[in-house]
Amino acid sequence: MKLIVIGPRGKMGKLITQVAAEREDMELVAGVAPRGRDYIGTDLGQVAMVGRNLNVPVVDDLESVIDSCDVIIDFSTKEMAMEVVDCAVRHKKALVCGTTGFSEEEKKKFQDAAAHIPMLYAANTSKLVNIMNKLLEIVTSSVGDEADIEILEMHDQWKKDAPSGTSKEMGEIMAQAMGKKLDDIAVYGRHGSSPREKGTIGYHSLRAGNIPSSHTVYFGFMGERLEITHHSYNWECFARGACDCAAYLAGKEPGFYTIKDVLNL
Ligand SMILES: NC(=O)C1=CN([C@@H]2O[C@H](COP(=O)(O)OP(=O)(O)OC[C@H]3O[C@@H](n4cnc5c(N)ncnc54)[C@H](O)[C@@H]3O)[C@@H](O)[C@H]2O)C=CC1
Ligand SMILES: O=C(O)C1=N[C@H](C(=O)O)C[C@H](O)C1
Repeated sequence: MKLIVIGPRGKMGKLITQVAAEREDMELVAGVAPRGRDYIGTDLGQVAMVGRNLNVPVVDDLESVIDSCDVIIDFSTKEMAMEVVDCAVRHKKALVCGTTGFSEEEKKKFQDAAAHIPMLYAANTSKLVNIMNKLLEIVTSSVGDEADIEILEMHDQWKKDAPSGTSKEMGEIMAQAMGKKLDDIAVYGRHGSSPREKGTIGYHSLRAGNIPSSHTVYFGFMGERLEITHHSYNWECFARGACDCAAYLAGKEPGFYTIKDVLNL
């Protein structure tokens, strides 16, 4: 499977390149970085600190290399992700996008792309986070209307979007389990002096140091509470999951796929 990685110098792009480079079922054919970077034209293995040359370049123009790949993995920015999905559709290439922070309108672009290409969007590619999502569905189905549900997510100081893509997905899963729409019940931060409104899902985002990713959902009762938490110690679990998603897409028909398909959940 021939792979292009977008943003191979980024936190995720670098790890994805390193993981792909050690997989026997994957061949890296290029990395794509922003125009003007001093490492454009140099070896992808050096740029992504793989520890050896991969004998393929980092370029600044996806269009010039896209025909050499089967699948693109994109963990970059929401602006670049929009360019990547357009290019993937033009060239009929499979795409895994793990970038977060999109508006509903932007997300629809991925659904539309799925009519033309195998398209997998995953706000979180960790196996355990996706198992946590199943637990959230079970708990919310039975006590969602009784519990005060609050989500606390923690990430590094550099993260561009808040709340995290994962916490938005968790909220959507829980709202759906209660037969509601997240937009109608989400409360972002909690300010002022009014009491908590029953039936809402509270969102809290903390940014500090180099925390990779933590998500806790609290189900508050009177006299007791349930907490379901996932912590990642680094970003490797996401990179391994991203490569599993790409491997899953190889040879698939056009359509919209999720990590639940990959993990059989
Ligand atoms: N789905 C998941 O499991 C995960 C998703 N993410 C998401 O992935 C995204 C990236 O996160 P990080 O790697 O931490 O960010 P980062 O800032 O370290 O890396 C972003 C990369 O995108 C590149 N980029 C930006 N514009 C570009 C352009 N026009 N052309 C080519 N490359 C371009 C940058 O040069 C950089 O290398 C974020 O949206 C984050 O939330 C992060 C971790 C896990
Ligand atoms: O930016 C990150 O680091 C992460 N982003 C994703 C998100 O927004 O949920 C996934 C994970 O939490 C790491």
